[in-house]
Amino acid sequence: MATHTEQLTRVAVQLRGLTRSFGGRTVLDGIDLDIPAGQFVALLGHSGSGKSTLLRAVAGLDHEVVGSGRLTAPERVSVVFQDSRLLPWRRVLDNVLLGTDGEDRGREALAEVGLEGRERAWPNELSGGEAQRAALARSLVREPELLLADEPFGALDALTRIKMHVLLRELWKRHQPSVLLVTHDVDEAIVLADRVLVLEEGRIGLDLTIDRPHPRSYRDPLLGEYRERLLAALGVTEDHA
Ligand SMILES: Nc1ncnc2c1ncn2[C@@H]1O[C@H](COP(=O)(O)OP(=O)(O)OP(=O)(O)O)[C@@H](O)[C@H]1O
Repeated sequence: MATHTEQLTRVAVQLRGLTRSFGGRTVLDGIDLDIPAGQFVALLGHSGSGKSTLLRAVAGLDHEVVGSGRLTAPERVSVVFQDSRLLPWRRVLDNVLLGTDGEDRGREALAEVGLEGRERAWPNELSGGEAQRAALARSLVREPELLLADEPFGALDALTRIKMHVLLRELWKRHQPSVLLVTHDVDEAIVLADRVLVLEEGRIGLDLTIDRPHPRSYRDPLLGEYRERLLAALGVTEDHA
């Protein structure tokens, strides 16, 4: 198995001059971006700046959108959204296994996200946090080379969100996919990601490497400098934040 350092020298996602427009309005305006294999990247930006548009492009979910540019992404990609998108008429394990076989692997993935024993539960019997855990298990079972996550914790309460941060980082460490995490939350970005991008007027306005060891704490004063730079790039002062 390749070491993490070796892996980072391989490029998993490459965008060159990526543009996307809606009704004549350009949302992504010639984005160039390389994401090395195994890197954990967070994408910040104002509401409407095009974060989901970029994620959908990388996921290959935007065939109807007008655009140009070159995009390379791995074959095995999993996407997690703000809502779990579990099928209500299938039990949790069947949701996790959807489109794959290998029941043992499904059970293992559920155990990894702390849902051991809930295999036969129906989705409506799960809490919001549990449903997102199941969604993570469903994404893992495919052993993705790239995990795309669009505000996966946006609908969860603060405590559950912190637990999910720890879980996601553990899962990343074990499986080492490249991650592109779209979030509104500057603290979530700096606690989880090794690199944070800010999308601004259709381009990557800031590309910041977060050089702090994990696990990270929100209260780490050395993260404060990164927070300030990101808030400044987003046009927010600490007082507003
Ligand atoms: N299918 C679509 N049809 C028309 N316009 C769209 C479509 N999808 C996105 N847009 C527009 O593109 C812009 C960027 O949207 P996008 O959802 O990518 O932003 P975002 O940064 O993810 O926003 P948010 O943080 O609010 O989720 C918005 O102005 C949005 O209205």
